[in-house]
Amino acid sequence: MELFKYMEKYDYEQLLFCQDKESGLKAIIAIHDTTLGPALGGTRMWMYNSEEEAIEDALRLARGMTYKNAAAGLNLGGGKTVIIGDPRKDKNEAMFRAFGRFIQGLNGRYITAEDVGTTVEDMDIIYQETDYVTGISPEFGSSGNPSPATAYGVYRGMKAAAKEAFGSDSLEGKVVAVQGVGNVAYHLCRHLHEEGAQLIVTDINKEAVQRAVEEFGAKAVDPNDIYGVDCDIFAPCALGGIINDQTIPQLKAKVIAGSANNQLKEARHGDIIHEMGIVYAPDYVINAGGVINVADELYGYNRERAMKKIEQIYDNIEKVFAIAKRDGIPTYKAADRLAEERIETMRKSRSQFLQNGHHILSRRRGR
Ligand SMILES: NC(=O)C1=CN([C@@H]2O[C@H](COP(=O)(O)OP(=O)(O)OC[C@H]3O[C@@H](n4cnc5c(N)ncnc54)[C@H](O)[C@@H]3O)[C@@H](O)[C@H]2O)C=CC1
Ligand SMILES: CC(C)CC(=O)C(=O)O
Repeated sequence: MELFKYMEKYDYEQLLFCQDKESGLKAIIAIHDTTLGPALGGTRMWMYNSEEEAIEDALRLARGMTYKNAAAGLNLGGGKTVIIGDPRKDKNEAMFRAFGRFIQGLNGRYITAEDVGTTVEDMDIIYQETDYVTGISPEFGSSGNPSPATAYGVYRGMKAAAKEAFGSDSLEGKVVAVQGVGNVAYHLCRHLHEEGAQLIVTDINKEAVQRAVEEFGAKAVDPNDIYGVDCDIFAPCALGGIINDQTIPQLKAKVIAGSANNQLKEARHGDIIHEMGIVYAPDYVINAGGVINVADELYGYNRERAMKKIEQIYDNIEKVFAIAKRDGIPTYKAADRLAEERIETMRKSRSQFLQNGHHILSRRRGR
């Protein structure tokens, strides 16, 4: 990969490589765009097959955070970290302390949180070295694990998508096929079950499936069969890239609404499902509940305020559908337009110099 060419193409600001021999830390921090504020995005720990794959993932996810934060109405830019390693075997305290010091060195340009492979406990260790971390334990007056908040946002966004597709936002009696019943989807299934939806679930983790079957009366299917089941709504909550040439012909759902990041394998897959009349709730708009929740910590965490903002994911999804209709474009493009328009407006309104200007981190400084 020609790094500078790629960074120029998508207008990335910064890419950092952090190495600590003692602890084995190998981290890549990507900062995409800080027009709206400091870059906030989680830290993913994953066993990448190559350094190139890790760099690509960090860059792609960081750009996704710029769009997610902008569309959610947050005063935050987009960034993400990937740590190369096996989260089950390679973690140690010194690693996250070292990582925390690297973040501190960025002096607020990047703020981290959980992502796949990292936990609240990891964030608590990072917090020993820097204030620029969120999703830390409620004992520190913070918001803790973001997954239940993400799930609530997906639930709200799914209702808005159901209204668009079926004329009513009630999910009672609707059949929802859920791919992956991990941290987010477990809570999503609970909301859906409470509203009277029927669940079909799959996961490569048999215990996770069993829990959904026992607690929510879900029907279990094999991982490869989830795309083709008879259902009203498909909720991808495991992996990226699952809307692709192989899976699209199998889909029977009228709505796609789930938590996974980067659901479309390529942009053209968003065009194909649009032409098929499937209502797609764009991933980074519907799954913003977690980041909205952790971002509230920057103001001094208030759960009620955060949940109110997460509820508005319903309205954000409706806004996306309205732009799609206004401009005659698929919803994934409409979401980009929503985010880009906000960033552009803010970029243009920043022409005045303000000494000691006020911004989202002003309150955090004194802690
Ligand atoms: N946790 C959060 O707050 C947020 C999560 N997301 C995204 O939502 C998705 C789920 O996140 P979490 O629930 O936190 O992760 P998780 O790791 O707890 O859950 C994912 C589940 O998917 C299962 N899975 C993996 N491969 C599978 C396959 N081929 N078929 C079926 N199941 C499979 C895993 O066994 C696991 O149970 C991820 O894509 C993540 O990036 C996005 C925004 C926030
Ligand atoms: C708090 C995190 C879940 C933020 C993030 O990295 C994401 O939304 O993907």
